[in-house]
Amino acid sequence: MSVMLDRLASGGDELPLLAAAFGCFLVQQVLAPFQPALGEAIARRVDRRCLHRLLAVSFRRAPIPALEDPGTLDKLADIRAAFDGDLPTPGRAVAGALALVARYSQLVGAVVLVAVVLGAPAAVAVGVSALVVRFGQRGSLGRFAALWDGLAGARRRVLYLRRLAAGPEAAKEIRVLGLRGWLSERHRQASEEYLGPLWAGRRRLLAAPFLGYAAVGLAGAAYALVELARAGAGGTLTVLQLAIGAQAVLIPIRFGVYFPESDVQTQFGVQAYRALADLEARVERVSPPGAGTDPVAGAGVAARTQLVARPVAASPRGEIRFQDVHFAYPGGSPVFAGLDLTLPAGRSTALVGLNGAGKTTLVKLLAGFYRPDQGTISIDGRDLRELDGDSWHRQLAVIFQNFIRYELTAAENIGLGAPGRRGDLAAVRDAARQASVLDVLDDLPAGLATPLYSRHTGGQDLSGGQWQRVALARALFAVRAGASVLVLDEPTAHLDVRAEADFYHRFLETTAGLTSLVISHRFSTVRRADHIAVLERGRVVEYGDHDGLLASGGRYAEMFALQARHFVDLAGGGAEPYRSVGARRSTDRGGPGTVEVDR
Ligand SMILES: Nc1ncnc2c1ncn2[C@@H]1O[C@H](COP(=O)(O)OP(=O)(O)OP(=O)(O)O)[C@@H](O)[C@H]1O
Repeated sequence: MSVMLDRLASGGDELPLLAAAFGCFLVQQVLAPFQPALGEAIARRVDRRCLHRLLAVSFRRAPIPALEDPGTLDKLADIRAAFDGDLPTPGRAVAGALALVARYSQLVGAVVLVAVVLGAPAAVAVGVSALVVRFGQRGSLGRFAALWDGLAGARRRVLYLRRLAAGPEAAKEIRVLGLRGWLSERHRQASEEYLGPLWAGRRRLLAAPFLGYAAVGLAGAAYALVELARAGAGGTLTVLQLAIGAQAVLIPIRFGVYFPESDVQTQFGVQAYRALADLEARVERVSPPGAGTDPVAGAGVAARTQLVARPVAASPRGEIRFQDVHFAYPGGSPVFAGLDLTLPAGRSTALVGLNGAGKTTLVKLLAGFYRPDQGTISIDGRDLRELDGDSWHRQLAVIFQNFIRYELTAAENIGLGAPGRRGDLAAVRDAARQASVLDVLDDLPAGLATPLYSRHTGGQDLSGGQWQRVALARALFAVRAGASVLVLDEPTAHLDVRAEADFYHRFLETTAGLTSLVISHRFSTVRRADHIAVLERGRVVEYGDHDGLLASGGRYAEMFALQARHFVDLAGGGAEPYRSVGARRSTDRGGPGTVEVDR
């Protein structure tokens, strides 16, 4: 265009030049989409890799205590926000950096042209002022991003309240309890606590310094423009030089304030990447790479790294043993203080104790999610820390107290007990039958292919008790797939009297040949176990079978009598209702009803 202007002034033939300019314009237009397309391709590759690392750190190596740490949760929330599309991802940062290459190439080109037309001092003036504005603004953005990073906890609270208010999970309780006003006020407060410092920081870190940087940019540009005007007026420049100079000076003036295609992306995308690297480092600290795929972590890392993880054959053949186990959650008071407990192979053991006695914690230790602070847990004499985590987990079939209700079909909900065999529909049906839930599932609109989630088209939710039976079926499916240790944490908590009685009758059949651990507050569930352990003050204070513990008249007998008396009182003094729930085996010497009568 500059050459054309020059030719126009001297009356030359501008047609070939016009064609050349048009050709350049066309090439520019054709090439324009390639940069974002290339950026997109690179961003996807980088994000795929980062997502893989995130899943690896969450599923395989991240120990549960590390994942429950508030700092880690803040990091996780920010990385998730990036992959949910709320924030730029690391891939976007790389694509943004690619766009920066174009911007800086343009700046270098413009500075060279200014140098050619106006000389070195003008080129230095526009180049330096453009870089001062650029780095100043980027520095401000960096400081603002650090402030944003420091508000991760506040941001997570706002997000939690927003999801609570807008999501379906808590909707019923919010309405019934009339929490809408409270929730809205709480959300407003939390938003103020988060956004107040963020907005103040934005004004302080971004707006005010901008005025200073703008003055620097203006000074550099003004100097170059004055030089251009003087040279133009003095007649030392040709029209071509004047036209090129004017355009070249404008490029650095526009450079540096804010690049929408790269600034936020590189700043926050890199931050998301740092959060991922930080999360990996946190996990690495408690579970170094030498630890293999063992998800067990916590204390005792030094000891564990010296051990070689060994695959677990079908075990235990002899016993699972907790020996002098001491344990406290990080920052918490001791849950176990010298716990000794043996779970004999092939037998059922029930664990009873008051709320908070540590029953679920014992399951977490057994699963290796947490590590005892002192003492050992051994399987057939081998320290649990020696075993390969994944292979030990395949030996475990567990229903956790707060089992997961997957938004999947009924068959998948059961089949996930052993993902490798989830397609075996006959085995899935058998497990459902054994858990007494097959009839319920067969009656669903699409039978076992029905999604167990009423918010899916064609889906249907189940009742709490039906869900519990599905969870039991999941554990039993795992048993069918080879798990040899069955752990049932409150398996009858949601069951009606009939279902509980059914569970009670089937208990021996369900646990036959398995090393099983049953946790329950319902004595009708507990009493069928071969051994019963009473947990109190961080130790096992009583151990024996139902009859023996009743006869000894200790804590177990006391708790049992309390529960039995409650039922007898409800029934107006008769023991029948409870007896019908806990119908006894012919070998049973005692039962809830008889105890009351005996006493
Ligand atoms: N993730 C955790 N972090 C810190 N403390 C915890 C955690 N989970 C449980 N606790 C504490 O550990 C103690 C034992 O909890 P646990 O859940 O094992 O009890 P429980 O015997 O299973 O109780 P319940 O009968 O109510 O299910 C409790 O005092 C509880 O507050």
